[in-house]
Amino acid sequence: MVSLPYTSSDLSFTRSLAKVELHAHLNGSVRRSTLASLALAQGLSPDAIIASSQILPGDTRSTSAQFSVFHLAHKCIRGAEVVRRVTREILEDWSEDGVVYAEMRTTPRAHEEVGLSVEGYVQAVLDGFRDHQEGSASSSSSCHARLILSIDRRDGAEVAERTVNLALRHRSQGVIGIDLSGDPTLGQWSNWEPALRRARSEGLKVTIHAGEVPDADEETSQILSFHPDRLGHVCYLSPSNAKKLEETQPKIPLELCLTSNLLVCPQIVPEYSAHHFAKHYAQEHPVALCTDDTAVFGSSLSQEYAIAMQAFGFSREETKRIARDALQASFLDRNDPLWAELERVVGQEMTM
Ligand SMILES: CNc1ncnc2c1ncn2[C@@H]1O[C@H](COP(=O)(O)O)[C@@H](O)[C@H]1O
Ligand SMILES: [Zn+2]
Repeated sequence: MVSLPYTSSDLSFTRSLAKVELHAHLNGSVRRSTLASLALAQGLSPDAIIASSQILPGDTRSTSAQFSVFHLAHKCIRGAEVVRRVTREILEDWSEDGVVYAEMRTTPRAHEEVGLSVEGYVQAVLDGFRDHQEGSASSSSSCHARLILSIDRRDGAEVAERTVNLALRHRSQGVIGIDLSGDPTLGQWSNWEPALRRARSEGLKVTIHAGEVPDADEETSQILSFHPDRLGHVCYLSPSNAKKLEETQPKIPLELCLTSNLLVCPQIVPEYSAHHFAKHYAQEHPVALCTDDTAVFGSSLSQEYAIAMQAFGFSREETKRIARDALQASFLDRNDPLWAELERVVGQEMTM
């Protein structure tokens, strides 16, 4: 297990805070016990499951090799019922952790061998959202969820267009945006830009993973010129791109994931206190603390908040503000009745 640097009193405080999760991938957040039992059913040994489902400290693999951890989830999570179940469980776990609103993201994929289409995949995720909402109707807490559909960098222009169409068709059920993610060493920006422009012109929000590897300055510059609604990671930022980011108006909120970046980008984030969250926060650039993949990195949102308290010396009041700042960066329509409710509760301590 990863030993995470926080105190137990900070953790009980951050768990009790009503929080917002803006950057978390479905198949990277599957409950470990469920993934283990699905993997065992596929004949994998428990050791193999751990080795192939997590990125742990000291992992010296290349970024591309690290991305193979997602294969296990993709191999085991097959069919509408399983997708629906794991989605519901993730929301239960987040709710348990004090997350009251989440923008979950996932790459729509067909599971052909079991007759699941991409359309069916998206529907199964949305059904999982509904199951959680209905299941928690009688309890005091639930995690309200919206969906962002991801374009995988492995895929080209055609799949990107299809993903935007899927998002548009499911908008009334809670799909609010499009993401670009996947192995950061693959693909090129020009493949996806037309689809992302169309998404935006149709009123979908756009968030993009940027600067997860060195030597991507040209692409990061193109992404900044596109001016997405949010950016994920931005670990590697050349001085000229840093200037461009600061000068872009309105400012682009950043989704920042401490443990993910420490484990995937150790050259630039060798320890938590060196994470660029501190710099952007000090510059009053809008930031949202997120997890990326709770299962892969073994860290929940309340743990990430507790780590931030320890690493950057945040007081409880500052930490509450961080939760409220995340809400301000959300894609939720300000006219949605949920908005007013979230504005009331996010950043408050809840009785759990
Ligand atoms: C570590 N930082 C990251 N950077 C880029 N992409 C990431 C990621 N973490 C996860 N993903 C993307 O999300 C997929 C798993 O969830 P879904 O199958 O879509 O639900 C991964 O295959 C990858 O494409
Ligand atoms: Zn991500």
